[in-house]
Amino acid sequence: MKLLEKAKKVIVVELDPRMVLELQRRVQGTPYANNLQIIHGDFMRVELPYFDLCVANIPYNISSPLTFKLLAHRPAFRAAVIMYQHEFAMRLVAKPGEPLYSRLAVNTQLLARVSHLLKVGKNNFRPPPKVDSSVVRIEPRHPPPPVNFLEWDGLVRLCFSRKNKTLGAIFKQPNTLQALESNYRTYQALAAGAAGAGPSGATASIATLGGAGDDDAMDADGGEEEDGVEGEEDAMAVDGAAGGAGGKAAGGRRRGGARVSQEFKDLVVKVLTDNGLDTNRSSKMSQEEFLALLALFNAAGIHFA
Ligand SMILES: C[S@+](CC[C@H](N)C(=O)[O-])C[C@H]1O[C@@H](n2cnc3c(N)ncnc32)[C@H](O)[C@@H]1O
Repeated sequence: MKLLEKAKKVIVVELDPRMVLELQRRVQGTPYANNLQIIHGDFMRVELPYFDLCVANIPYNISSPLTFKLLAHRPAFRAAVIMYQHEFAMRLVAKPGEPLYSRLAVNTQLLARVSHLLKVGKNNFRPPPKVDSSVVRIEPRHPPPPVNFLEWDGLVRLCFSRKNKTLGAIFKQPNTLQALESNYRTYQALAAGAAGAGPSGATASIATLGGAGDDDAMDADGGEEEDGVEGEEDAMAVDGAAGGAGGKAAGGRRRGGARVSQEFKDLVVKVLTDNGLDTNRSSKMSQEEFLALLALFNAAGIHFA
């Protein structure tokens, strides 16, 4: 009601028909009835209308895809104030070098400024849930960074598959080199066929970044985080295939014993060492450093999607 008093128009997305009815009952006959639009459906499936502010106490089991759906929405909203499970919130706002810094943090902070506003202990609710909550403010960056999100996500997934290893070590792994060389050859072949063309699907949606990955799985009801570090086989798409579906091949299972050329190994090492990046660790790299790393690799013809 407070929101309805202040805002010209409030749009609600709600899945539960009982909640929809209750909401309708509460505004019926009030001056606010005309200010409220209720979209009855699954947030992840509905088409969102224009909005400039978002305020939400969300179902925690869709925290990551919901956040990236919001961040992919155009035109971009001004700000969102969202309550998350406390642990998830702390991972969203973690900075390079902090223990909770992860793919989730770097992807979110690529697209938005995020700040932790307040912790809401479980005892503020009746009955108390199992988990504490936190309210986070999200402000999308204007303009959004000029980056191919498929490429970006391929690189970041790979780097965070072993976030405490050096880049030198990550990029020495045979499976990684095989997948990268395959992409490299595909790009070369395509470039030979049509100057400047990359594989199709090179422009990815931001929503790609919300896909389940090595570090953004959370228990719906707030149990322990799954700390599963996924194998590097899910790290990138190969052969120019768009999206994560192609990623399995990077593990080499389908590829068997394909060899990596010395020339390609040398090229990868050169990109890292010439730029003093081989000793960097993902756990301490900012999103600016990941952007620079991606630009250096791409300039050398090395692609992650
Ligand atoms: C205000 S409650 C908060 C729940 C709490 N944060 C948790 O995760 O247990 C979340 C509301 O979102 C609704 N909801 C759940 N899943 C939804 C979805 N996919 N799309 C839209 N609304 C949904 C629920 O019916 C409920 O009214």
